[in-house]
Amino acid sequence: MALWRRKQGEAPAVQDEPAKEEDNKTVLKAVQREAPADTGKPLLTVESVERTFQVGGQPLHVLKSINMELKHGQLVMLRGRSGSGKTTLLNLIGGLDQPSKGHIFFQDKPFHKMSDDQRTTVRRKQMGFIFQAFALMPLLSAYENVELSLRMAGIPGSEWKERIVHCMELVGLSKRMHHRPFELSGGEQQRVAIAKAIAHRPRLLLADEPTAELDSQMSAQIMSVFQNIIATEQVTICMTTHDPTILEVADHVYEMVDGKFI
Ligand SMILES: Nc1ncnc2c1ncn2[C@@H]1O[C@H](COP(=O)(O)OP(=O)(O)OP(=O)(O)O)[C@@H](O)[C@H]1O
Repeated sequence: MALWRRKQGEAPAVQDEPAKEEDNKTVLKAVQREAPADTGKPLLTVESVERTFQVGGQPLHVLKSINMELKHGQLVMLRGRSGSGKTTLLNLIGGLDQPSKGHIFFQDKPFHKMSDDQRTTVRRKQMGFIFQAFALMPLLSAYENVELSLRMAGIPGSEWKERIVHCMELVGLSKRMHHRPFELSGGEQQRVAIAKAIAHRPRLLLADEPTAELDSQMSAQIMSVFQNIIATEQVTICMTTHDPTILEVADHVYEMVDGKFI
């Protein structure tokens, strides 16, 4: 199942849905930062998960008996060929979809049993998403893009400036924060997307092929930013990749073939 140890995320709209006021307070209380990073328990556990789609009246078994753990502060990669099921699994982990069978626990709470609204609330407060195609608002500056994310997460306006400046520093873009996306390189745009995804201090960052559009130098920069974020922000990162050159920075790699880990 696990291949390597050290050494050896359709849904851009998710972040931008306006927050429903006052909903799901109970769920939020249950999940919000109640599990400190040193409990020893995994942040997320996937148990015997299956996902089947109906295609032309026939079942298509895309995920088959998946078991995995995301521990606090880890950089975990899902690797596999196109069509192996990586994005489907990432969508389940991020609560964008639900398993056909099996269980997913996030901070010890049964994510698979929550309603759509409850999962949306957990996602908005506790998770950040990064996609291959950056998902930035083109008419807003880098600063304003990150600000939008804080607004959507319901963070008080008085905290925005300090947090945005800090996040832009973390991704190495302090000097470019007032540029708009078209004035930035692909790697810089992806770093803005990372700042946007972590601004509300999520516990879990999910990234679907975050380096797919980038050359090897820019990909290495993104991985270095990920390592920096893990070290400073108490976040766990789970990402999909095709790229064998970046696997060595992972704490754990799951290799997926035809909907299963090998
Ligand atoms: N909603 C859906 N309905 C039917 N089939 C689906 C659906 N979503 C995914 N699939 C199928 O599930 C399989 C796995 O898709 P998935 O996108 O998870 O693979 P992947 O490993 O992420 O591929 P890639 O690297 O190309 O993104 C594919 O055969 C795909 O066509």
